[in-house]
This record gives sequence, structure tokens and C-alpha cells, in this order.
Amino acid sequence: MLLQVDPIDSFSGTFRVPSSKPETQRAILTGTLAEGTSRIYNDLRCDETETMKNACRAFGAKIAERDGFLEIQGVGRSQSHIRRVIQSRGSGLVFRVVTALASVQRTPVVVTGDATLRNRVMEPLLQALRALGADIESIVGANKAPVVNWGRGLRGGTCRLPGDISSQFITAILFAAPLAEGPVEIEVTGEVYSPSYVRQTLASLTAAGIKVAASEDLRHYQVEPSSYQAQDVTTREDYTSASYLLAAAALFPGRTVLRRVYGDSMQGESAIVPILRRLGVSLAFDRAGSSLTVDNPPGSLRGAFEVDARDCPNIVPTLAALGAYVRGSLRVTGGRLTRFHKAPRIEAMAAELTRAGVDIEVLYDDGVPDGFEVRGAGTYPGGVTLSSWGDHRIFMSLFVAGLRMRSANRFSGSEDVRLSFPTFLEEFAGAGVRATAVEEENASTEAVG
Ligand SMILES: O=C(O)C1=C[C@@H](OP(=O)(O)O)[C@@H](O)[C@H](O)C1
Ligand SMILES: C=C(OP(=O)(O)O)C(=O)O
Repeated sequence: MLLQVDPIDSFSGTFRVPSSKPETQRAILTGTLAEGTSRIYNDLRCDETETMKNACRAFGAKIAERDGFLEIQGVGRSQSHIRRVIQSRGSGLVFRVVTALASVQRTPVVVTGDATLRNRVMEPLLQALRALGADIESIVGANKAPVVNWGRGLRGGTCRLPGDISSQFITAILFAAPLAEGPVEIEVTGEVYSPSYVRQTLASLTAAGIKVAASEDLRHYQVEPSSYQAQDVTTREDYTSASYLLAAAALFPGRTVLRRVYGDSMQGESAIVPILRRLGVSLAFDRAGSSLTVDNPPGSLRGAFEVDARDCPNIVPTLAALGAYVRGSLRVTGGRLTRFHKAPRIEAMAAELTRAGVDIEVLYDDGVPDGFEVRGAGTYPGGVTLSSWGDHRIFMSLFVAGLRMRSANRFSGSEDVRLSFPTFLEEFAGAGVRATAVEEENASTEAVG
């Protein structure tokens, strides 16, 4: 099935921004690891938070979905009811954290995932867990998922991790470290990419009462054996999800209001707000009203702009879509980590936008795709079929890029919005975007959204 999306000539209205996926996933973890009842208000309900809930239920947590909040009966240190096979589907965060947590167990546990997940890099995490005493093996070899953890427990000690593959390795060890027999030290080699995600992890742990110390540059950590405390957490807006609505608002002159936006986020992707301001778009937070108003004057998106994406990896595809309409150039660097995400995101966006006639060039650093330069235009012919490369963020970014083309485009992967932004098509339908499901051979059509 492909989704055919008609272009629009204006974008305005009021939209609802989903809650944060990383914040919800972290709060599910701390609630599970604490003894007693924790509540997560304004939690995000989507496939990847569902995957986290199911994985945590495998550890014995009781998680109930109430109206507007989750209620979690945590398991504390005694994770005695563990299921022997834990499914992380396509979620890198779930696989990595659950693999680390399973290392604490005294019974064998298999952690597995879908085909995308089984392709992702896991070796540095497995090596670090082995250095801390875990007896962990990749079932198919190559140190990838699925893995079996033989249940020898986690002793503690010192481990080393690279900083330029995924911040989730650091996050995974940090979540498991308080449950090890002794103190855990983590040393990171090289620069830490995606530091805001590590800071979100440190904030979650500290709020849950964990004794963790981190150096200023996030390259050294010390965690003492300690217990997670139950707490109530309120999650805020997700800036990666907001970036698609904001980018669409930046493509058309006019006013757009995003609701359920609270400001003061720890998410690196909140950089989308200052980036758009630099591009000439006016954005004003109304904290009392929990909203963000976007006023896009005619003549924005003109000039030569540079963005360092080292701390906002998930908006790299959104920036490529936006760049397609920057009259001048948008140069993005520091996105090297995205080659290890669900798809190699820089190559994916460059290939698909090139197919649509966009002038985009991949920028390499040390031989790996690290960013791109887009020299945008006012519009493009459209009428092409674009692939999501099996990645929800590529679909959502290409969808936005297509809105200002002259003819409808067709996209694969629309069903994957359920991973992080289940109401994506409804929100865009609210702006008058017409999306129709079509067979690959254009045999029949069916309205969506
Ligand atoms: O900890 C997290 O919740 C995440 C960390 C980041 O991973 P990388 O450091 O691999 O980019 C981010 O891209 C991912 O979407 C979510
Ligand atoms: C990369 C993502 O998630 P994860 O790494 O957890 O699979 C994402 O949400 O785009």
C-alpha cells in the first residue's frame, strides 16, 4: 500500500503535539525498577512505548493505562517474575536497556527484535556488559541481536564505550548500573554525540533517587549501588514529532498554533525552534496557554544557513525536507550517528529528495555520511513515488517535503507513524492535507485520515 498525498497551497490551524517518546520510555523504566506505585501523566501511547511497557511487564511490572496517565507497580530489585524471551521489536532503546537490565538477572534471558533491530550495532554494549561481569552471547553471531544472557549477574567495575555510535549504550548501562553488585564506572572514548539524551537519562535516574555522578563532558560516570524510588512524572511535548508540524508551517506564509507545548525541554531536538527563527520564522511560546504560535512571514527561508546536528539527531531528516525550500542553502553537519538508526537517514533523505528533483549533496567526514547541503527551490514537479526505507522519520519528513510540490506524490511506510506519532495523518488532515491509500499498481483507492 502507498499513500498518495496531494499538495496544499496553505498550511495553518491548531495542532496537538504528541507527548515525548524518550521521556515516556524513561519514566516507564524508572517506574518498573522502583518498588511501589509510580504514575506517568501525559504519557505517549504509541507502538514504541507499548514495546517498552511489554518489555517491562516481562520483568514483572504491572502497568495499567488509565485516562491521561499510566500507573506502574514496580518490581524494585527483586525482578523474580521475568519472562525468558523479551521482544524489543524495532526499538533500539528498548533492546539496549533491556539487554543491560537482563544482565542483572540470575536466570537466562533472550532479548530479540525485528529485522531492522537485528541489523543495528550492539557490539560496544555487549562488550561493556561483559567487562562488568555479564555472560552474554549473540545468538546469530556478529554481536548483534538477538542475544542470550546466561544469568551470571552484573558484578560491577569499569567499562568503556565509544561516544560516536549511539548514546543509547551509555543510557543502557546507566539504567542497569545501580542494580550491579558493586559500583560501576563508565569511560567514554571520543566525543559524546546526542548528549541531551544522556542528560535526560541522568535526570530520570537522579529524580528516582539513584546515586550517579557524571563529568561535565559526559565522558566519565560513577554509579553506586542504589534503589529506584517510586515517583510521579509528567512528560512534556516531543520536539521530533513537533518538527514535522513546524517544518510544514515554515513552508507556507501564515499562522499556525501548536498546542500541548510547555517549553523548557531537555530534548536536543527542541533546537528546531531556534533553527526556524534563524530561517526567518517567528515562534512565540505561551507558557500559560501551553502553546507555541508560529508566524511565518512571506520571504522566510532565504539565505545560507549551517546547522550542527550533533545534539539533535532525530530532526536531521526534517531539516533535509525543510532545506528543499531554502532559497540559498542549508548545510547540516554532525549527523553521523543517524547512519546507525532505523535506516541510514542521510543517505535515505538524499536519495529520495534527489528523485523528487531536489539539489542535495551528502557531506562526508572521515568517509562516513555526516550531513548534507541542500540548495532549495520554490517548488518541484512532484508526481513521484518515494520510499520511507522502512523508517517512520523518513516517511514523515518526505511527506512534509511533498506538501509544496506541484503534483501529488506517493509514499511507502505511512503505517509506521504508529511507532512514534500515531495521530500524524489526522493532524495533517486537520490542515486540509488529502491523503489517499492506493495500491502499488494504482488498482484501487481508499481515503485515509
Ligand atoms: O535515548 C533515547 O531515547 C534516544 C537516543 C538517541 O539515539 P542515538 O544516540 O543513537 O542517536 C535518539 O536518536 C533516539 O531516537 C532515542
Ligand atoms: C531512532 C529512534 O528510536 P530507537 O533508536 O529507539 O529505535 C527513533 O525514534 O527514531
